[in-house]
Amino acid sequence: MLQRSDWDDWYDNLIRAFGGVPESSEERELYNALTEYDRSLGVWDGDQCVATAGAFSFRVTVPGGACVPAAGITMVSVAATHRRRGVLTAMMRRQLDDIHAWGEPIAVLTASEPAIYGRFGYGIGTLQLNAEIDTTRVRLSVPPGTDDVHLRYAVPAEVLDACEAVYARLVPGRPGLLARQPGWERLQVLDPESERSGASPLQCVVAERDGEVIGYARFRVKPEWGPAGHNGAVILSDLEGLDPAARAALWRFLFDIDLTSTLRTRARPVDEDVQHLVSDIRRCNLRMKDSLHVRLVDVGAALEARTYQAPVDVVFEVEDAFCPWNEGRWRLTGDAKGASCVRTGDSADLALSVRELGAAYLGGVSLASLAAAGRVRELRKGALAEASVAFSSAVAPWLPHGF
Ligand SMILES: CC(=O)SCCNC(=O)CCNC(=O)[C@H](O)C(C)(C)COP(=O)(O)OP(=O)(O)OC[C@H]1O[C@@H](n2cnc3c(N)ncnc32)[C@H](O)[C@@H]1OP(=O)(O)O
Repeated sequence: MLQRSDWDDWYDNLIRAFGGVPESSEERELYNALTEYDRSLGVWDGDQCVATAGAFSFRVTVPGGACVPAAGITMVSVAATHRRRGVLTAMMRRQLDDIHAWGEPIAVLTASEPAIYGRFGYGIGTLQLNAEIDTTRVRLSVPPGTDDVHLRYAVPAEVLDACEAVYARLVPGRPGLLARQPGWERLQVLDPESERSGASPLQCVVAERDGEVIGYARFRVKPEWGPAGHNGAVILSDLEGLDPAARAALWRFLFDIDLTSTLRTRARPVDEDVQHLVSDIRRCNLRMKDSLHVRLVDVGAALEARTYQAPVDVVFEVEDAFCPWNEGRWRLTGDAKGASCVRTGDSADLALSVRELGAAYLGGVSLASLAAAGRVRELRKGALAEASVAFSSAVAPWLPHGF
């Protein structure tokens, strides 16, 4: 457990492991306030902190809409003087034992490097889209009702509660979203000069209908002038809307800001609706990246916590060398209403490691594609298709931010 009096040394180790550039005092204070001391680990060599790790107490939406307790692994660092001696491995051991004892069925994280966490049983469960849209060439066709949405500029901090209420309404509808506890919304409007790279302070436009906020976009504008005139960029920070018209009105606004020719978006869902509104998707320069890494800490409880797109009755043979309490055969029976997942002595239908189960858990990575890569073995004909369809999610899992 981390002591409050040790937090500065602890956090300094983390900052140094990420290059040593200090954060703004506002950001540092916010992370201090968000640190859960009784869920944080530190390693000291003498009086020097040499390693850190935390586990936020999140709730994450899973397919079916339940908001499941999840440990949000964060602030992981090992001092460069102490790297590659097994310190991270020791912290992961302690952390997964703790999370198991706390009864939280899953752990999630966003990784600084995707190669780190697979060995500890984390699978890549959500992907995100980044785009660089040429708004001089790409046109938008918007759905009916878009013109009825009223847009207005607002000071980001002044409309934070209204924006957060929009986000909160979206949480049950998309696997991967976090039910943000009070305080977390402030992360979205931190606006340190160091992160602007020559762009404006954070700007915010809210979408309203009948006086009610139904969406918002937060963004920066980076002006640029060349010999042929303006070449500015709009850099989207986040955008949410309660319905297609609200979202389309915000996208149209971002496309049309004068003196800009590019819209850069990052960390958007892979099924982003704007892909279906653009005239030329090629000029959107889409790129995919890993986002949320998911670890089933308790296979039975995790698989019971979500629902399934189609009826399923399969026996998994699970391999989990790092958390052996998960190893062995589990029978999953379920449908769109609920599920049961219990130990069984029956023969297995599908064999896979806990990492693949984590990847497939939120419904964004198909078991069939993992099988095609040789990561899942089908032992009963038909079981793969059955489980693959059942695990899928109609809405792509997504998390709009790191932590
Ligand atoms: C959720 C988050 O907070 S993500 C943030 C992670 N932190 C960072 O990226 C900050 C900079 N890096 C660091 O602090 C450290 O290098 C860490 C935390 C990534 C690794 O810590 P270490 O104590 O060196 O790891 P440890 O010695 O336990 O390594 C365990 C295994 O993982 C491997 N490994 C560790 N880091 C990496 C990496 N970045 N890429 C690939 N493999 C890695 C090691 O080679 C080792 O493999 P082996 O068991 O086959 O020998």
